Amino acid sequence: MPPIDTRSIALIGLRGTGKTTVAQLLALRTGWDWVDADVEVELSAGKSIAAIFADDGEAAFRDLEAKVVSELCRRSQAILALGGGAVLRKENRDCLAGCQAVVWLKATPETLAGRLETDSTTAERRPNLTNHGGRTEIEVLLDQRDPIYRGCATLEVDTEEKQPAEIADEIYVALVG
Ligand SMILES: Nc1ncnc2c1ncn2[C@@H]1O[C@H](COP(=O)(O)OP(=O)(O)OP(=O)(O)O)[C@@H](O)[C@H]1O
Ligand SMILES: O=C(O)C1=C[C@@H](O)[C@@H](O)[C@H](O)C1
Ligand SMILES: [Mg+2]
Repeated sequence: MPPIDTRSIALIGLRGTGKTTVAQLLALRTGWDWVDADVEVELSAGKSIAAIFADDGEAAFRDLEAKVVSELCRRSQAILALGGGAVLRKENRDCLAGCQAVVWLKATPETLAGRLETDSTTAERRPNLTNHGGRTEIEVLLDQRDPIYRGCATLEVDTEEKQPAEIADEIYVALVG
């Protein structure tokens, strides 16, 4: 059964927490569409996120991302998989506040590093954001972003040792019943 509240549901969290993966499964569960902010940014730029960072820099990527977030947050009946840093700008957080729910997916740095290492989209979509890379970068970002994710989230979901389908079910039950 689709949710009664037709406002979209947004997924936030660090790289590798499973936003893209879980969004697709939650879309199946709700019968809603799903959309990925990173894909939309790449379509708008006509190149990969790695190429945007390399050619134009991170600030240019964040400008494109803000346009996409603003458009996506105007949609109803959609599951929104956001980029890991989409919560950094206040304008994006203000847009997110209009969603039915903002679901924060969480996992330990060790788990995230393992998932990202083996994911085929990492080279194209996940350029380094600090001078560290790897697990150290994840720990640095977690420190910086934890309070920001917490401030935006209306629901927190631990993804550790859970299959993506279980996580989608957990979110569905928490939000729809
Ligand atoms: N609960 C899980 N258990 C095991 N592997 C998972 C889980 N969730 C996602 N993964 C795997 O981790 C990798 C990253 O997942 P995904 O792309 O969905 O993360 P993301 O949060 O969208 O990352 P990004 O912020 O970079 O877009 C994928 O290979 C995916 O299959
Ligand atoms: O955590 C981040 O800042 C990012 C996460 C990815 O989803 C992409 O949006 C991009 O690689 C930046
Ligand atoms: Mg993603």
